[in-house]
Amino acid sequence: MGRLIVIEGLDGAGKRTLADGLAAELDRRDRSVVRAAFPRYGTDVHADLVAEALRGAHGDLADSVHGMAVLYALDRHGAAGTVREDLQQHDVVLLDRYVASNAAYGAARLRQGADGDFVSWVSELELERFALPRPDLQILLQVPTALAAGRAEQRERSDAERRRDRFETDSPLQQRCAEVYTELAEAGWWSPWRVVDGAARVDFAELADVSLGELTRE
Ligand SMILES: Nc1ncnc2c1ncn2[C@@H]1O[C@H](COP(=O)(O)OP(=O)(O)OP(=O)(O)O)[C@@H](O)[C@H]1O
Ligand SMILES: Cc1cn([C@H]2C[C@H](O)[C@@H](COP(=O)(O)O)O2)c(=O)[nH]c1=O
Repeated sequence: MGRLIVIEGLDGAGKRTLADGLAAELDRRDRSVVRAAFPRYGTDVHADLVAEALRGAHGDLADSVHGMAVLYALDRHGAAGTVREDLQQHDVVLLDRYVASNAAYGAARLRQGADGDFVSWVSELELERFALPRPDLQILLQVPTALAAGRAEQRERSDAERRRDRFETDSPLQQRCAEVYTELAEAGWWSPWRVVDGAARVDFAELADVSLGELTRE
């Protein structure tokens, strides 16, 4: 049985870049890694609806915190079978965003904390009702909000396809979201967490050890 490793963090934090580095280190150790990112744009209709709503389509859909969260959750519900199969066949399944993104962004939008009603609702929907595979480790890539925003802007400048959406341009939302993520990690919500300082050099050897369960948390 493979290990399910999730990378979480703000928009522009550098999650995909971190996933590249971790996957390269695992590959160097001859571990088979399969990767996915949520939302699954271009693959799942719920993910595409989310992307369209965040850019102003579908009337007031994006205003509904629970409505958007259900779409994100249905995308994962549709992927759960594949994740389970991949866990049978690979050493590591590495995900860029998963259920905690729903918990953190939704709670932040509603100005709640990790102990609030919204996170409980996400737990009931995605952990209990959908019974999504539980991560072995959730990695929180923690960066100052301004740095994440700067990285997202830099990427927007270099990639016209990656225009920032409604959440990405909302700095107060990102700040509240960072706080909820920290609370989720401190509470060990749903799995063990590892907090990685994204403003510093990342020790990929150590992160691979932790991901493989060969080193326990500090
Ligand atoms: N450690 C780093 N140092 C400097 N720049 C970085 C670092 N990590 C990522 N970047 C740059 O920041 C930008 C955003 O990185 P990346 O796409 O990995 O973020 P992300 O968290 O996956 O973003 P999103 O969730 O919005 O898709 C990219 O231009 C990337 O090259
Ligand atoms: C998976 C997921 C994502 N979100 C939020 C986080 C981002 O602001 C956007 C889109 O994600 P991307 O990484 O920028 O493509 O959606 C969310 O609120 N809930 C989720 O489950």
